[in-house]
Amino acid sequence: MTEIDVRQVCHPEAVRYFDTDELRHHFLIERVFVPGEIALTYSHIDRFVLGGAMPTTGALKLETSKPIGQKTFLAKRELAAINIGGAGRITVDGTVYEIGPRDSLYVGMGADDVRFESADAAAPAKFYLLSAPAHATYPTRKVALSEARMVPLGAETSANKRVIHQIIHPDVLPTCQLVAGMTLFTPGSVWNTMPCHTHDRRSEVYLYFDVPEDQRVFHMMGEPTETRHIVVANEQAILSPGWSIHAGVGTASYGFIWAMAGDNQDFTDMDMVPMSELR
Ligand SMILES: O=C(O)C(=O)C[C@H](O)C(=O)CO
Ligand SMILES: [Zn+2]
Repeated sequence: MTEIDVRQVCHPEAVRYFDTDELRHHFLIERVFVPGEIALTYSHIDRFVLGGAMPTTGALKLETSKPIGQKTFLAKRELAAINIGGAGRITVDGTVYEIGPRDSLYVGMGADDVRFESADAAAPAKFYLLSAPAHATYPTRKVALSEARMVPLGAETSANKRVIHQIIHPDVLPTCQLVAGMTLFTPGSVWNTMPCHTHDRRSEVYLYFDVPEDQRVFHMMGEPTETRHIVVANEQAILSPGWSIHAGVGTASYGFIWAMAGDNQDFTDMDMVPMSELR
């Protein structure tokens, strides 16, 4: 069985009193990619499971675990795997999908045997895994980054010029709950998701990647009038409940993967927070 770290939900009124360690304990996932392992976190916020599969010499099989409560991991779940490492492959019930750097694979509910491999153990694939409860089986499909719906946003003058690549999105392929993508910046731009927003209908998770070793991202969270920050290193993830803003600024360039689950898949259903309301 795969070991899964379980995170419980926190009430926003309690979070107002959290110190740095408590914020990190509840909302930061420090170990996403572990060489030769599948490392997963189960968040009770929307029952999101996220983590990494980083195969080295052999294949890694996605196993069920007690929190999943089913005989197989995907019996009642869907999965997206987004590769931020070297070339690899994912085998789903005997069908092989070659998943290059920045390619993604959506795996529909009910897939039984899912295995992850790297093409070269010296340059391993890093499959970022995202899973949410599902109610229907949609076809398993590879999505290249070039097939994503692209949304340019921001400006160099506000240091937030970026392109949102909507990879797992209703306009690209059908899924039950999952919506996910990758946001990439123009050199010199370091602010994501500012002006910021909340969306109580969906929760969100962020994975920061390509952060240089000696640099950090200051991730902003909390209620709009009670903001807090968490200092995030490369390849660490953040849980963002529906009531929380989620934005960040890097001390250097970086990329990030965002993913959502909840009551709708409408990316534009956001409650924008006017700058004047932020505290
Ligand atoms: O840079 C951004 O802005 C984002 O990528 C925002 C996320 O996609 C998001 O928060 C979607 O709700
Ligand atoms: Zn959002």
